[in-house]
Amino acid sequence: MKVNPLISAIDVWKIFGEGESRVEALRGISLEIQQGEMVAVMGPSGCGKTSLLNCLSGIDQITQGKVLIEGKRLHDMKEKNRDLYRLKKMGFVFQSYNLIPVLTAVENVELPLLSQGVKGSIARKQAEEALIRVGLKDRSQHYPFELSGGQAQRVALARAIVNKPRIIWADEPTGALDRDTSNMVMDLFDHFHRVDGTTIVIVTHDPQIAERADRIIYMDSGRVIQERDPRRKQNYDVSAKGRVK
Ligand SMILES: Nc1ncnc2c1ncn2[C@@H]1O[C@H](COP(=O)(O)OP(=O)(O)OP(=O)(O)O)[C@@H](O)[C@H]1O
Repeated sequence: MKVNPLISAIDVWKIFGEGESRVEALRGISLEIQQGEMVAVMGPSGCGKTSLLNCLSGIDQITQGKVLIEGKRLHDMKEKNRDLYRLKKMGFVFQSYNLIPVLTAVENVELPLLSQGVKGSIARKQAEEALIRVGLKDRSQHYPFELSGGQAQRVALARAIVNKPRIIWADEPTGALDRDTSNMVMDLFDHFHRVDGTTIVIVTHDPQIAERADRIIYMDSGRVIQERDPRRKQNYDVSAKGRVK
């Protein structure tokens, strides 16, 4: 029996601006990501990696095409329902951590739960458990400015997993970290992928980070141009229409 992909993009276009300022950031992307896969997205600066992540995750509207997550058309949902769906099913990690400076680590981590209406005491307990999972129990009362870059990114990871998401979207999560700290953060992604079965999509410039994924998607000029399984050292063909075989 064919298993439906967790994430499907069908001829997705994202166009910013009009006239002289028109930019075709995504030009007919079609791809599928299966439940439990870890996928890296690579490509030159400006090729559309962040746009792809934002369009697949529903952060941004798309100009044309279809995105299905668990078979649901994400961009057809009412904005409030889409926000709630994201809060419940997705976690996000960004290069600049995006922690709220006036909140402690544990307060940052519990925020996605409080935003979806989880009771305060339960949210706090789950946030503390998430901080234990990233090895930061002793930093729960610290503010972001009191954390190293690696610690701040681990708090962001705790925030991304606190809702037990099906998908984690990560945009250059190691972009601001040194090699050792990057590897430590990637070990955590690996752990959530293997132990929890979480689907992970990582945008990265770093070939060493991408090599840790199950599949690398290469983009150029708003299109997917190639795919590779880093363990098999094998390339996949991409048809003229951009659909990955
Ligand atoms: N809000 C926006 N308004 C107008 N153009 C945009 C906007 N966001 C992105 N773009 C343009 O869309 C194209 C793709 O940008 P995107 O950020 O997706 O690329 P990227 O591959 O993630 O780049 P980088 O690796 O430098 O972060 C670029 O030409 C960019 O200038």
